[in-house]
Formats: sequence, C-alpha cells, structure tokens
Amino acid sequence: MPTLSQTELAALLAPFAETPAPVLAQLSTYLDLLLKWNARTNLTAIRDPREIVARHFGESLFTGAHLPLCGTLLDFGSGAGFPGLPIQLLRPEIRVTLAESQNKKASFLREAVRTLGLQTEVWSGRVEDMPASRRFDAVTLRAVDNPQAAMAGASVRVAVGGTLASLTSDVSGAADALLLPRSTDRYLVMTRC
Ligand SMILES: C[S@@+](CC[C@H](N)C(=O)[O-])C[C@H]1O[C@@H](n2cnc3c(N)ncnc32)[C@H](O)[C@@H]1O
Repeated sequence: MPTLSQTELAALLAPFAETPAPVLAQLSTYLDLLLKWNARTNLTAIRDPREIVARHFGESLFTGAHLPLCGTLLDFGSGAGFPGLPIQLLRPEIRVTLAESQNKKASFLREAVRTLGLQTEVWSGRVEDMPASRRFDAVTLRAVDNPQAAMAGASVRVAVGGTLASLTSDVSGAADALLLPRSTDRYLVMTRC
C-alpha cells in the first residue's frame, strides 16, 4: 500500500500546480522510496509524509509550472531531488541534470531515477567541477548553504537568454518574485540572464 493515496496527494498539491494522474502515481512511488531511505539516512529533516508532499513536492511542482519553455535544466544542490525531480516528472520534455555533491544523496537520486524509469542525469559531485562549457537553459536553486556563493556558481551555468530560478525568502532587487503557496515569506524568484 502506498503511504498516501493519489486522492490525498492531489489534494495536498492542489494549491501548487495541476498535477496529472500519471505524475501523481510517480510522485507516490518517489515518496515511498524517499521515506524508506530517510529512515536510515538523513535525506530530509522533514519526516511527516504530508509535509514532505506539501513543502518539497509542492514547491518543486510550483516551480516547474512557472518555468518558461526550456530544453535543459540544472538543479544545483539537488539533495533528495528538490526541485529538479518533481520538475522532471511534470515537464518530461526537459533534459534535467540533478547535481549533488554528497555521495549518499547522489546514490539516492540515481536509485530514484532508475525506479521511476527516467533518463535524468545525476551529476555526483560539485557543480564547479562540471566542464566549464556546460550551460543550461534553466538553473534551479533551493536551500543551498552559502546562498551568495551558490547564486554565483549557479549564474555562470545559465545559458545566454536562460533563466535562474531560485526559491528564497530574499527578494531584494528581484524583478519577478512569486509568493509560494502556503507561505508568507518564501518566493520563487526568476531572473532572465
Ligand atoms: C540543504 S540541501 C537542499 C537540497 C534541495 N535543493 C532541497 O531544497 O531540499 C543543499 C544540498 O546542496 C548540495 N550542494 C551544496 N553545494 C553544492 C555544489 N557546489 N555542487 C553540488 N551540490 C552542492 C549539498 O550537498 C546539499 O545536499
């Protein structure tokens, strides 16, 4: 039995994005795998399945729903896959790369990609160690330590005319900031580069 029914998933995600039934089924599989791994290794501090769905899945899908058309996307410091993996499920036309420097988290990401039958690339290492020529139409950034350094590292990976999408409470100087559903102080900030 899945931890949450698809009806429950749909209700929790309704404030964030319209989520087609096949995507709900994949998110259910992803949630169960995440809970299984999180019981023995610390992938996310949020333990409650409903909160994982509302915070991690919801904010990721909201981001995916607002991204412009793009062919490639880098998720900088993906952790347990947020926001890159739910974006991959919602936007299968995008070639997503999940970059994560911690081995155990990168192992989880590879297992999630395999279980979900995706072609998503997992870059197991620091983004700074990618070939300098690699650029992406969109780069996402959420909850990465040392935000200033991360922003700088993420910006240089955005192709000309591409989008840097960051989930943050710091909106100083932002031209395009969308308040995240169920939040009073967290935003999706999208910057054209
Ligand atoms: C706090 S976690 C957040 C993960 C995820 N983005 C989320 O919102 O749940 C930040 C992750 O970024 C990874 N990270 C930090 N700097 C990185 C870098 N330069 N390249 C790749 N991964 C990085 C860390 O290993 C950590 O797992």
